Amino acid sequence: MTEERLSFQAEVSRLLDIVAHSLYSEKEVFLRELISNASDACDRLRYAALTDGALLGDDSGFRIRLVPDKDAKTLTVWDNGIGMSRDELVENLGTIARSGTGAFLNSLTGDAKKDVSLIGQFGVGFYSAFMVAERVEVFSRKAGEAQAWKWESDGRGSFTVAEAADEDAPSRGTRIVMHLREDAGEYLEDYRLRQIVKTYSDHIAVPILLGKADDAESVNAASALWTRPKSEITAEQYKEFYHHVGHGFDDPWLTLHWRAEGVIEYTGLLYVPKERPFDLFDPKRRHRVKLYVRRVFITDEAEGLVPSWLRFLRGVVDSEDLPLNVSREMLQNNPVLSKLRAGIVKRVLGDLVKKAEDAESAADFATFWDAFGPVLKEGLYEDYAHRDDLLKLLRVRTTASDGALVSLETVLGRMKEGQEAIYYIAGDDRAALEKSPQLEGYRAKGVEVLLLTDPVDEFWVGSVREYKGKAFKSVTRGGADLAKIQGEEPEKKDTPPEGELSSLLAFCKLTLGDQVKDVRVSDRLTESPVCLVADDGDLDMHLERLLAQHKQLGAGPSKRILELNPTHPLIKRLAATAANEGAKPGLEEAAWLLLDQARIVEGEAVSDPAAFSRRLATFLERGLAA
Ligand SMILES: Nc1ncnc2c1ncn2[C@@H]1O[C@H](COP(=O)(O)OP(=O)(O)OP(=O)(O)O)[C@@H](O)[C@H]1O
Repeated sequence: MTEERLSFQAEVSRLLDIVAHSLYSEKEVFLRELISNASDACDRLRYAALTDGALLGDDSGFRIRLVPDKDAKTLTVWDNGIGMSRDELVENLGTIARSGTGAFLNSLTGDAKKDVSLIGQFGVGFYSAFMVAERVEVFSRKAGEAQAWKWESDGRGSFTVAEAADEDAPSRGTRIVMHLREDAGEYLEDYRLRQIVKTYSDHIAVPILLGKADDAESVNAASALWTRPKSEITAEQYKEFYHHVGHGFDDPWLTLHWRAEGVIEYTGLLYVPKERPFDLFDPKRRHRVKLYVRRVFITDEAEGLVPSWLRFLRGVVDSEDLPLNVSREMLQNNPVLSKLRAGIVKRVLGDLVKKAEDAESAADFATFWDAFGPVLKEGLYEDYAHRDDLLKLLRVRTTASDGALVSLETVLGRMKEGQEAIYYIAGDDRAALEKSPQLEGYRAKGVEVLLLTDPVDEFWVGSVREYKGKAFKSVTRGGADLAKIQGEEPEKKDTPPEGELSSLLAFCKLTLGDQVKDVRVSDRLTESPVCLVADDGDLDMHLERLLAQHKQLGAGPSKRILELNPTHPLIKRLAATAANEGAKPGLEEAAWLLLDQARIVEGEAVSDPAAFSRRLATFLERGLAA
């Protein structure tokens, strides 16, 4: 087959453009990326060879070699791992398959400085070679295949693939030759390469050799980091391993390294990242923890090893009990795997609870919660067994917390006498929620209300139902129960006589007909004239909107209750009119306007915009004329 020229996927071209032109201050990380890929390639072959020993041939010792050539001004990174076929070269080195890429590219601003830091978080893997090289050649021979392939590119829009001459390609694995740029000469120096390997890749379990010689010494420690005693691992090494294993470029927020002995034996080295990974909300909700069996990498897709509500964890679990030849399929419903999972969850939750209960680190815990709280909340309704611990971790913003996150315990401690429920309001945006008319009465009485703005909130409150005997209750559903609560007493305002109010209620009910479930007097409003609430047995309004957005609402939307504020001057006037003059066209229009107004405040569409606009115009005109 002759040489073929192919274009990079548009996203790759964009990335390469930024990579090549950015003033990346730490260009040296390209080597970490390539070594990381090389070590993954060795891991993958080691796993494949468990079932097909022939793949290793007579070369079973894995290694990575760095070969600088000062004359040719090239640096070569070579591994005898799994290698890539032609199609894999095209696919892996021409596209970006990872989910979250779209989100990442959209978040690029075009401002080089900001983008570099974003790229730092995202990681560009193989493509980082173009930070130091003006041309890159990749020679690869897949384990078990005879034909080797050559991929080549200058990183400007396209690449070529062709069959490689036998003598150019490794007998197995991948050889990456970087033709270094003028200003990248430092990467030809042995001391510099040693220094970079020590800094970033010491934890790599495969030996990294410098130079071509067969007896070259390995530059790194070449033992799996998690097998070393904790006392011998520096904070830097833990951090670098996190970068390798988690593909994260932030620093870990929490590092957990433990060895379990007893019913099952395993080692865990897990990290909680500081920042949200780009694919955290990918619908597949997959975790990324790598499963090893006695130092052999098995998979990073062991379903059930980590619950999806802990999918932000990164790291390694190395089991002593699973059989080495365990296939990925055999892992499903494997009892050892369930025990591993139980052990992991217990350990991680235990440490998180400790962090949560340490008053001194409240601000630190809040940054964690802001990043991963929405994911942990999924556990509240998915995993009954861990609900109590998760509730200890739960942090919320409330009408009384001034933007800070507080625990349910704090909220409980601030409840008023006679308050039987923990009140909440759910919506998309905190600022908008704080202006909700339904909150007015609670605010006036000094009753704290949770402001829930994550889409998952409605689901966990709905399934957890109560905390220490106090039910969660939405302020936009059912009665307000404010009369029973001994709070700060708001000043009493006049209300119209009972008869006038009932006339208005009856009139509104008659006029609005089946557009509302009921019209009633409100005790939750103090400022606004009207609001909508859901009836006790119906879905809360925000939840219903959420379900409708996701086309999950079986039946049509339920009807609302329109509540009128008897202390509002407008309602008083309307009540007097209804009692004294009975039905008149102006009053009918007013009833419709009240309903539309309540819908607008709720963020909902008015049912008949043309009629709304006509009524409003009539009213304004009348108002001006008066
Ligand atoms: N030395 C190698 N041997 C075999 N396959 C490789 C090698 N280097 C890269 N690959 C393949 O190319 C793919 C893309 O590599 P790349 O470094 O761009 O991304 P990644 O490793 O998936 O993620 P990250 O950007 O976080 O490193 C890898 O997933 C792997 O399949």
